[in-house]
Amino acid sequence: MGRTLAEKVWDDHVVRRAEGEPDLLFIDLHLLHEVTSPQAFDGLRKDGRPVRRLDLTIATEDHNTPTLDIDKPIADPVSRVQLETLRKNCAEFGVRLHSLGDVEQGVVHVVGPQLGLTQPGTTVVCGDSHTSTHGAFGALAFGIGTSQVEHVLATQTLPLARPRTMAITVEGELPADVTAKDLILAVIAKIGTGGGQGYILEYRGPAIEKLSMEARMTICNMSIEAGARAGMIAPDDITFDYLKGRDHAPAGEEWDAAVAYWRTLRTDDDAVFDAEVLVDASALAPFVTWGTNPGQGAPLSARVPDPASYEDASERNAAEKALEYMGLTAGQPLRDIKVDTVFVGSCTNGRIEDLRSAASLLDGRKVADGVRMLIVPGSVRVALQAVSEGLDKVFTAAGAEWRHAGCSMCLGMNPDQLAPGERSASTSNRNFEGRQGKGGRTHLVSPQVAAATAVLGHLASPADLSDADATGRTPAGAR
Ligand SMILES: CC(C)[C@H](C(=O)O)[C@@H](O)C(=O)O
Ligand code: SF4
Repeated sequence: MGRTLAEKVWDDHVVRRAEGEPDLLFIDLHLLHEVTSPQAFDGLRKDGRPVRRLDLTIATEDHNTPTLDIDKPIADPVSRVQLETLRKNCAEFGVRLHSLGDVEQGVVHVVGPQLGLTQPGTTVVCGDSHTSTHGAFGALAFGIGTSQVEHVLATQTLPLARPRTMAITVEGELPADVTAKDLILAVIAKIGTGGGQGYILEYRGPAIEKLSMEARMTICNMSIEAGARAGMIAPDDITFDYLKGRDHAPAGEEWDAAVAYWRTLRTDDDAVFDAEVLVDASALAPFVTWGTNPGQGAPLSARVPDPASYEDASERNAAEKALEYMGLTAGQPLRDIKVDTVFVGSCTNGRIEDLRSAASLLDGRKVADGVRMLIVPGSVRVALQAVSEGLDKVFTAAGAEWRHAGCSMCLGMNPDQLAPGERSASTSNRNFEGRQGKGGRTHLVSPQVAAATAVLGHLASPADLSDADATGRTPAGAR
């Protein structure tokens, strides 16, 4: 019987298999950051073990790093200790680290791919749930816990139970203004935040094949928000073009051999998935979340749902609780929701294409009065590229703040936070209670919706912006 992409990569990494036990997998790339590595290094130190494969281990600073005044000492004591600990551990064990101020620093899931470290058919792990991002290259990429981080540091292997496989086949073509972010938000709304539990998702079909690598990363990144173990997309010429010439990509004859292998990494025609979901791309529209989990979303043209309309009692309760926390009323048009803050960034949407699309909408326009807009590149390389294209000028001319690379407002572990009761449109991946700061309210959106929302002051799509231009209406309070 044929095998799926996930099964092929899995089989190629089994070091030991025994009846009734998890498979022991070889790990090709181990990414580290400051939050989930300290106890793992402590464990090594206690047992007197070295890092087994320094050549396959790389660390970056992202969660606790500030995005302003990066040359000044870090004010928050918790963040400072966290970063100092990573620096000390990497120096002691000899791990390559890209610290704040380094040209390769950035969000771990942006850094790996841009260095060409993330490659098709590899196993990638990191003590971070959004490691699923790397699956966009046809890698088997898992988020792991701190004790597993220690296991990988010590052995370069990991015992794992083989997940089931789910195909998410996306037929048709995405309409204009509908992005990978809208697609994945719609998929999560459809299958639910537990819908992918126990599965590796494989996104496939004509709409996926057309997507750029950056869009594919946006999709795989959010697999975890559907509860999945990982998300994958079969590598193709778009993948190979993205990788060619990158720092750690194979070169010369090795490149040719690698591509020949990578081309075999496709689900066989006769392979059977444990579950299958079909999505029609052409029926999708810009999508936003109204609730406090990434599955509580709807097309922007819809209204805030009435909790009473849910048959399932737990969904009804969750919706009631979400509306209360979010300060929303059932039946209110989503477009009428006004925001205080707009955040463009994160490992979901902080890459150059995301910045370009936000900039193209902000060019010649102004961020609405009373709205704060933060543009945070996912990495220093993304920032440099944006500057070389003049995007930073477009952002600041529009009244947005151009910040230094990092996780920033994606989560409240650094100074970029929402105040209690503040509401954001955010290109990140989680809208949990307090995610962007205690009492903060988050609406997950695409970079395009983020830009249109910043200009109009309420949740809006690029089409709303053109309508506003055509009718000469300036948004209430716009400068
Ligand atoms: C801090 C880290 C462990 C966490 C994760 O695992 O994803 C963070 O990156 C997040 O996005 O919530
Ligand atoms: S950008 Fe957000 S989701 Fe990504 S690693 Fe940082 S905190 Fe996690």
